[in-house]
Amino acid sequence: MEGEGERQWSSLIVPSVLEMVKDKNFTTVPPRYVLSDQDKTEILDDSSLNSEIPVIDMKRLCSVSTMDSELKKLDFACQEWGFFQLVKHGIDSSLLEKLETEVRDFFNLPMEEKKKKFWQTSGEFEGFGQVNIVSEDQKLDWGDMFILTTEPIRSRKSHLFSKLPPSFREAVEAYSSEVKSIAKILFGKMASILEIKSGEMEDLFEDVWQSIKINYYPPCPQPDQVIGLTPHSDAAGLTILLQVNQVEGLQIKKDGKWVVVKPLRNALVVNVGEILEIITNGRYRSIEHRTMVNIEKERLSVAMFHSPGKETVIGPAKSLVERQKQRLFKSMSTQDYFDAFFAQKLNGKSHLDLMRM
Ligand SMILES: O=C(O)CCC(=O)C(=O)O
Ligand SMILES: [Fe+2]
Repeated sequence: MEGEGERQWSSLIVPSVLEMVKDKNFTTVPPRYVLSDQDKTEILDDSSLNSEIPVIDMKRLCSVSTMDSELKKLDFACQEWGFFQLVKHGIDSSLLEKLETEVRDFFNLPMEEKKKKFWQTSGEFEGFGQVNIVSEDQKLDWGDMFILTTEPIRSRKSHLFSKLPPSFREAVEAYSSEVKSIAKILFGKMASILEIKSGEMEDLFEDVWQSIKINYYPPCPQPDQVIGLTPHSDAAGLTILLQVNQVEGLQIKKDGKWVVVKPLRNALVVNVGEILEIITNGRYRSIEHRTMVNIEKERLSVAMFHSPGKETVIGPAKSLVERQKQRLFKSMSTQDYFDAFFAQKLNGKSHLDLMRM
């Protein structure tokens, strides 16, 4: 039976920002979205570093088996940046265009229909809404999101999946399947660089849990008062993100400074999540990131998270620990890790501390 025995991660139900800004007279951001003065002082970004965010060519990465420069670049990116842009990944630009149209149309469905078919209900994690909202006085982010588990197929919520507009569903299924293959290749390359036994990495991600999170950040009349997405690091193994409509907004923290990840046409932004940091015993790092919003443009992004199956036990790869002679993280199931992650509000990288020895 669907969802049997599965714990749910509930979040408090919040209003739709997209709905709020549809009101033509909307000019002032409600207090619940206004950042504290302390958070506002953190707003400054540094543009000098953005051209240095590594760009990896997937075609080159796949055409070599030895420690070629592209593999070295991948290793450097995962160690020093925790982020890179992936080009020549093989996903057809027509699919990316279709995804953009479908996502926009889906978010612009009449509110009544969204509420009836897809809005989170109390105690539910998937659907339209927010995550990590744990108290009524918590500040809210300037955006709406839609979350769906795509893999394993047995874990799909059929009450959501079956109601998706067919063309949206088609685009999501085609895109998620392509992205899953890319993630698999990247996990394999990382294992080979770090000399983690390939079977070990494969076993961890054999029952891969993939979910999609679509972020829609409407324009904001007072963009310097709010944040699109609170600083956090992803709990997942690997996140593959598409900056759907090429609007700037994603920033990552590098050496204490916020650096913009400039959208590159058709590139995928890949980042190491906390679970991969754990598996690689700290060699690869999950990096804090956030999103800013815009006064005139909406911004859309599609994040796809890839983690071990919920029952899989995560911990540093044995072959790495043996060589490094030091184990930095404990082991626990993916499910337990996410239970703890979603029980708190987003707060930088603090959550990973749970797993430290
Ligand atoms: O919207 C973005 O560019 C980033 C989204 C993100 O970090 C997330 O959904 O975890
Ligand atoms: Fe993220």
